[in-house]
Amino acid sequence: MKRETLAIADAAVFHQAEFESMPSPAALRARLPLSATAAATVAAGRQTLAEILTRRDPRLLVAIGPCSIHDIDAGLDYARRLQQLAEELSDTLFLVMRAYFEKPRTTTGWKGLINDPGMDDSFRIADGMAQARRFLLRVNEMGLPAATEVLDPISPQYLGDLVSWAAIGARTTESQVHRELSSALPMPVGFKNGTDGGVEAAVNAIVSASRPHAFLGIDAEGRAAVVRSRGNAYGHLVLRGGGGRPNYDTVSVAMAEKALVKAGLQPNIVIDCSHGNSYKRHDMQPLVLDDVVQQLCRGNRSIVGAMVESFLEAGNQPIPADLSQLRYGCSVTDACVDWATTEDMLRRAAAELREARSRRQAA
Ligand SMILES: O=C[C@H](O)[C@H](O)COP(=O)(O)O
Ligand SMILES: C=C(OP(=O)(O)O)C(=O)O
Repeated sequence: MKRETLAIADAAVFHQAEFESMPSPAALRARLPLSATAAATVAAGRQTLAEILTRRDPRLLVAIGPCSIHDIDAGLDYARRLQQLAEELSDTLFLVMRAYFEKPRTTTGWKGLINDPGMDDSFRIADGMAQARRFLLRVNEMGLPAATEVLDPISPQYLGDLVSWAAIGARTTESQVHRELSSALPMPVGFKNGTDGGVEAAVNAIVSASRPHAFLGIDAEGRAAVVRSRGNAYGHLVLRGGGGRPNYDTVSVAMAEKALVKAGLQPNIVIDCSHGNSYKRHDMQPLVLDDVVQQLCRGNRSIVGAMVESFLEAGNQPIPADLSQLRYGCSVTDACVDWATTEDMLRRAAAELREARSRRQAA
């Protein structure tokens, strides 16, 4: 492969990069305004999550949905089903839909709906951002709160008002930029353990994000700005496995709990049933959730939530050159459990938690 020589004497700030203007966050928010119904869902979602994290709400948070949103219609089809299931199980589970538009890649690959909504390397980012905002509005208007990964430090200005729960991913938990950003975010933020399975970076991230920071960002008009944050009081740990082994077992959870307490933090843990905890095998996710529920029924107090990668169809598919060949409702990133399995695993979890609660009340 012929490599282009970097013109090191070039006085330009970026090497032969092209720039394309984005509409400002304020302009996009004016075009797709936060409706009163969506605002109420977001406010109630964040409030419930704060109550779960402070044990005033005994329910289990479940952040569940596709690994990534690539097809708006299929995503909304999923959201409608999930909203009904959320209502049905609302006595024990608090369901928040994964609406992930930004994918961190190990090396390369499709980076999500915002980056490349056409899935054809046309990188129409302004369009992707608008599609993501429209999708979040629709989901929240159904009364279903949304969860997303915050990857790009600029995106929250465009979408943050529609998100109830945010994740900082395994690949960015150690990044100062993401810690600073989280310190300014208005929703609870889950920090994933690193891809090597270590929890230390995530624990440090929660501490860092809980403090005020001054950092560079953009304002609502899209101008570069110094952001002065107050700190996020609702940071918590997401155990997702890694380094070739899961970490949802009782010993790993107890060790993580100790690490949080030692750092002066609330022992709040969400178990990601996918990724390293399922060896990236979607069919293992129900087993992980069953195990988590058993730990809760036996009296665990540090697990406050679970995450599941789920879509309409099981598994995943490569992105074909001819997009008409895409299978409807099937992930184009990590493999997901299908809808029937989703209903089954969540109903089973809710039933077990209900039973354990009755046993406790009777004792
Ligand atoms: O959740 C999604 C993936 O695990 C993450 O984006 C990394 O994907 P990759 O290893 O296929 O790049
Ligand atoms: C990318 C994700 O997870 P992780 O950061 O744990 O790999 C994800 O949840 O989509």
